[in-house]
Amino acid sequence: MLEQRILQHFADSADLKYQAAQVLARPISQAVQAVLACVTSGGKVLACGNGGSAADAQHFSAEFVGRFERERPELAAIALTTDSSILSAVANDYAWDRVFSKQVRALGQSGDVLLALSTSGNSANVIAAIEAAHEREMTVVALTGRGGGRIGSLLRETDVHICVPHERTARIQEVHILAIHCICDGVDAQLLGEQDPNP
Ligand SMILES: O=C(CO)[C@@H](O)[C@H](O)[C@H](O)[C@H](O)COP(=O)(O)O
Ligand SMILES: [Zn+2]
Repeated sequence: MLEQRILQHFADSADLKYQAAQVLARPISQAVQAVLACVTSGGKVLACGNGGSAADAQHFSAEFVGRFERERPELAAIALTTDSSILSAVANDYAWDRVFSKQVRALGQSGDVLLALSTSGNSANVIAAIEAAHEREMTVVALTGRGGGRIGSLLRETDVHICVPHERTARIQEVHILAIHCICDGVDAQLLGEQDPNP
C-alpha cells in the first residue's frame, strides 16, 4: 500500500518531467540567456519564494556563488529568504507581503534579474517583489505552475515565464528544481563550453 503510493509519486513525477520538457525547453533557454547577460555585465540575480520555493531560491544562489558541477568564476546571486532580521523587521513593522519587495528596492538595479518562485503564482510577497523589480528595470524570471496565477498576468514581454503545466505543488516544485539545474548547467555551458562534466 505504502510502496504503491511511493511508486505512484515516482511515476507521476517522471511523467510530468517528460511532458513539461517539451513546453519548458524554450523558456528555460531564455532564462539562461537572461541570467547570463545579467551576470556577465556586472549584474546580480536576486531570488525569492516561500517554503519549498525559499529553499529553491537558496539552492540556486548556492550554485551560482559556489559552483554547480564545474569550476568557474563566482557568479553574483543573493537569496532574499535568509536574513531573519530583515524578514522579521519588515514583517513586524510593515507586512509579510513586503519582505521581498523592500529588499528588491534596496538592492536591485537596472540590468539585474529577479528569480521569482511561486507554484501557485499567487503569493503576495512574490507578486510585490516582481512589481518592485519592474520599478527597478530588472528582468524577471518567474517559475510558477497552475497556469501562472496572478504572476502570469503581471509579467512583461521582456520577462521569462517558466510555468509548469500541473496543479499539484509538490510536482511543480520537482520540476522547478530541475529547471534551476538546467539554468545552472546552461550558464556553465555558455561560459566554459559544452563538455559533459560527468563523461
Ligand atoms: O514545500 C511546500 C509544499 O511542497 C510548502 O512549504 C510550500 O512551499 C508553501 O506552502 C508555500 O507557501 C507555497 O507558496 P507558493 O508556491 O504558492 O508561492
Ligand atoms: Zn515541499
